[in-house]
Amino acid sequence: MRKNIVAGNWKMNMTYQDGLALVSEITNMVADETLGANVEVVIAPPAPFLHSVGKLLAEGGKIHLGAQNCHQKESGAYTGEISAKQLQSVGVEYVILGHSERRQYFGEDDELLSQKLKAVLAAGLKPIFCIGESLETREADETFAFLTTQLKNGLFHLSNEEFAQVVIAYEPIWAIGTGKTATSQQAQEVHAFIREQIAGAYDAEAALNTTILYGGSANAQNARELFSQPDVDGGLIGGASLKSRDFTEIIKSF
Ligand SMILES: O=C[C@H](O)COP(=O)(O)O
Repeated sequence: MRKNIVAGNWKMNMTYQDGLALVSEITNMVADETLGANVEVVIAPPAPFLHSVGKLLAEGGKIHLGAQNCHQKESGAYTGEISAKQLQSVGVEYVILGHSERRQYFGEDDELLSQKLKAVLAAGLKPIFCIGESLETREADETFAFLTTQLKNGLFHLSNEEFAQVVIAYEPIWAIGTGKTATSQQAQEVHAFIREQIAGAYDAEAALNTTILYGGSANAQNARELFSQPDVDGGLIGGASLKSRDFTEIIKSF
């Protein structure tokens, strides 16, 4: 049975001090809650905070540590970069890959992302692989063709065993950080489509077992409606993961 996941992607926000305070608030709030059945919570802070945040999360025991990126090589002369093995060594379990911001601002393409995916999986980590169309693509009525290509080039080269470790995040670019959320019907339509594509590329069981998250201006007000859709298995949360009360409300939305 697939997991429900709420993952907070802090992006390049917070100082170290503010970040640790936020994690303490969230762990305290979550400690008092009985999380919904089969719900996993992930926090992906900026890389310099990973070790300390991981220690705090380990004390609470309910929230898992995620990273926002990693390099495709195992080690070597790559100044400023961080390998999957290094992430694993500080307690990281999930790595966000293919985020539209990395595709757009850092030129990450399918070829590079496939190398990063392999590196993450080889280190025993779970990728949260992001896909999503621009407003232009949606308005041209090319969303499904675009997503099919992203899935095929980005993910479907993985073996069945590798693919079983992957979480997919559908993030329509036009909804990221804009306050413009996809309607629950739009999200459901795309998530069901993604599941169909997985069934075609692998099999029905793989499709049923894959967690597919929605991302893009999800918040404490709309999470319940989004998560109630049959093919929406949680969220990749940006802005609203920076406020303890909002993030906790989202976690409780299942
Ligand atoms: O990784 C998170 C997504 O890009 C969503 O960001 P947002 O919730 O601020 O729109």
